[in-house]
Amino acid sequence: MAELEGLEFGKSDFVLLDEVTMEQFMDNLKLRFEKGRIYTYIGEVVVSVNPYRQMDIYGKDTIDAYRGRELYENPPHLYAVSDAAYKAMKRRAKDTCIVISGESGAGKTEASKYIMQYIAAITNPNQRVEVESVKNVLLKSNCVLEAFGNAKTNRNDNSSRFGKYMDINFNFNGDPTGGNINNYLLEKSRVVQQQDGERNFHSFYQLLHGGSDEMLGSFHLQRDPALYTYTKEGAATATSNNDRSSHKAVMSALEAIGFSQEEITSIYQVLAAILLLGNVQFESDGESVQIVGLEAVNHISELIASDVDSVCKSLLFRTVATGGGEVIEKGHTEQDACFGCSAFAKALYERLFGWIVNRINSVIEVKDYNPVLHGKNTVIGVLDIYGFEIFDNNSFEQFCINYCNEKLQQLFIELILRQEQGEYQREGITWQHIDYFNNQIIVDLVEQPHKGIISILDEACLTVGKVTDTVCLESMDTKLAQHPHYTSRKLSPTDKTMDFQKQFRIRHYAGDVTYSVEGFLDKNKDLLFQDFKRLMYNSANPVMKEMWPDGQLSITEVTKRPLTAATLFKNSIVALVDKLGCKEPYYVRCIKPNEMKSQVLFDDARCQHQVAYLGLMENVMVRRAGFAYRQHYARVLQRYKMTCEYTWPNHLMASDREAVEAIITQHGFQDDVAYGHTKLFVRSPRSLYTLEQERAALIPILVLFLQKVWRGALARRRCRRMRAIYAIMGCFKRYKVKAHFREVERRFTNVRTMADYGRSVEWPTPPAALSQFHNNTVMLHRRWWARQIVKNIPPSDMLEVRAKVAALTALSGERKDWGVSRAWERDYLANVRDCPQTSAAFIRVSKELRNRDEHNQVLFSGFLSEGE
Ligand SMILES: Nc1ncnc2c1ncn2[C@@H]1O[C@H](COP(=O)(O)OP(=O)(O)OP(=O)(O)O)[C@@H](O)[C@H]1O
Repeated sequence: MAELEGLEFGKSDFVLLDEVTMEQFMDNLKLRFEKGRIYTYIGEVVVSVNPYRQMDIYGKDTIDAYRGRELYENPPHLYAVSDAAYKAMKRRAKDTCIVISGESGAGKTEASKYIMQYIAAITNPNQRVEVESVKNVLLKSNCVLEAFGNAKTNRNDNSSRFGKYMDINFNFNGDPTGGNINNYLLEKSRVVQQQDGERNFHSFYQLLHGGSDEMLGSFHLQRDPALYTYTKEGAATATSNNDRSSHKAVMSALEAIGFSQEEITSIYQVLAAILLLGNVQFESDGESVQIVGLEAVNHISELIASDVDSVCKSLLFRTVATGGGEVIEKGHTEQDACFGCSAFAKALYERLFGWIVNRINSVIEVKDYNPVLHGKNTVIGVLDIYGFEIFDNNSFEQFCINYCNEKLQQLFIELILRQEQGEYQREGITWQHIDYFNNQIIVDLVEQPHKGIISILDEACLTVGKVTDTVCLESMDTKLAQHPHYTSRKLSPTDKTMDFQKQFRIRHYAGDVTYSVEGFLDKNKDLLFQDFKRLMYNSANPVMKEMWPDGQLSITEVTKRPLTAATLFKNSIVALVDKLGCKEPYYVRCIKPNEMKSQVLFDDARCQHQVAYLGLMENVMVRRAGFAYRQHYARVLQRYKMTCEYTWPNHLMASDREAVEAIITQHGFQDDVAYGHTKLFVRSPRSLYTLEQERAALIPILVLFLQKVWRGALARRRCRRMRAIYAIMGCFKRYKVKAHFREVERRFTNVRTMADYGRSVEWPTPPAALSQFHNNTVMLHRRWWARQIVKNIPPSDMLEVRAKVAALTALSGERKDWGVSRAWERDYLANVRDCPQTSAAFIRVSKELRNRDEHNQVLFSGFLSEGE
């Protein structure tokens, strides 16, 4: 928390910039980064710059400071948006989502972890076991998913190689009841091939470095990653210490989540099988293909609980159905065998990852939720997904990732505008439409049926015969020649930055990306011979069998072509966008300050590029073009009351809105604001800034003043309190109620006005004092005290007291509050009626009360008729 305290630097909200220019934006971002203020708002959007160092801003004291607070009350922080999302979900029963975006290494995963931690910390203060277990699994799942889905890349040592969307379900109390994780496009090509300097997924190195000798022995593995084709690239950069400790953490997380020992062993057996598959080699004698040495295959068959023959057969042959329905086995060429083997390794890993996610989901899914009993089930979604990727060599994966970002960017603009528009409508404010770049045209370029790039790719994949990547590119060139966001060397012959017949370029929202078409078709087809699926389905290991349900189909039953990778991805992203679209969104936009992972370097050009493609300038403009600031009247008043030269006693203020109008008029901002039904809307940030400046200037004076006033008030309160307690005690003494000073103090610490209580127990005489007595109902709200007093009051006083109680009961009309039953009430009246000392004045009051309502009529009529 220490790092958040003290002065703010620059503008904590970009909306407050004097002018929205890239220069001012960057200056502010840089200044704040340099001063350790890594978070800045654009309205309710958090812009976060990766500090590349541990900061003291995530501790328990910070969580406490942000819990239940409004955005503007504290310096910008992830916790503030998390709290806003949580509050909206809890108070308004609205599903919300927090979308975290930014490029690789910008800090998305760290942000998502802090958000999860915050939500876990602020929920369930009563520590219910089932809620704790859901939170525990959600937090532990991070560690497991990181091990299996993250890898060291050249940009980030712990890069998530999949998109993650996590839904956390809450009951009406705001306690987490379960959750669900969706994973998107795991970069499975990494299993078999990594770029120079990069590693395979962490899980492989963790197993090799951290697995016990016994475990590795039973899996027929050596400890050195350099011995395996799939891990040798990263072997040199492996950090064995980290891997060892991470392996331990993952094992215990798996156990804590609820994976059985058999399941954990199976997971690592699959990993071992993949490593060994990488070492399988093929040779051809011109006629047929053989496996070189059978040792690895023997071990693989043992690990996947299958027989050696079946494994060899799947690696060397594929079953095909002829036109006549006959099934034959066709031998692979050496190239096909290598292709099949790596496709199998990739698929094994992908299925394993998917199975782990499903297994976690099965533990945290919301069980036995009855909406009638438990109220509405609400959700907070957290999306941590890859940002735009623009590399030197962009392939199919980058194409999918960038398409995903186009979709999310569209949603961002649409939702932010929609939200604004919705608010203006609700508040009765006239809204002026703002033009913004609508990237639907790029989304269509990719996903439009029959015309889009995905359709063209799919068509090429379906075509019988040898359609190459180049043929596919030609087809795109023909069909998309007129599209303003598509080009290639053939379409722009003068552009020497693209290779002829190899590359095409899309003018994305975030910038131009040149894709190399090589490998597009294979990656899109994502072909895996059915033989591998059957092999795994027939495994004697039930866990592995469960990962391959589609293996039960025989070759003749597989009639439908599986959907292509791009289409599957498109469908999942469309579903994701639909899911996000119906939630109230909160955004975290992450920025990577430099490529060196330095905590001090702010690379202006890199940052500016990110600011541009994340659409942050547009975001500020949209926010400012309408009204830069909006807030409920009560809150505006609370914050800026001190800047107004008039002071009103509270009871003279007709409404918060009128008071706010007075403040605005005094400052001369009346032309710069609009008054909604419940909120004040300020158009220019300058007005807001002026108010803020004035407030900031007044605060030191106010602090001194308040200190003085506060000390005086405290002393007076203490004095009143003491007097009240002594008054109560005096009264008790009179009525022989035994009470100790501390006991009285303890019992009445929550009584708002002790002095009132003190006065009330002086029992002023009716009827003049009745109204005052009525106001001082504190004591009698407590049945116990009422009874105690009544029990101990001497008979002579008793009747008077009872009469008052009865009259007051009727007067208040809130019998329940008095904590006495109707029978008790009647009893009082009977006592009063029979009492010769009942005063005439009291009878007069009772008569008045009788005429008030039906209840009083019944209550008083009998008693009065006899008393009169
Ligand atoms: N708030 C933070 N405080 C301290 N260090 C951070 C913070 N955010 C990020 N980092 C550092 O930056 C590294 C990269 O962050 P992170 O893995 O979250 O990036 P990412 O955007 O998720 O990247 P990718 O898309 O590759 O997964 C982290 O391993 C951590 O060292």
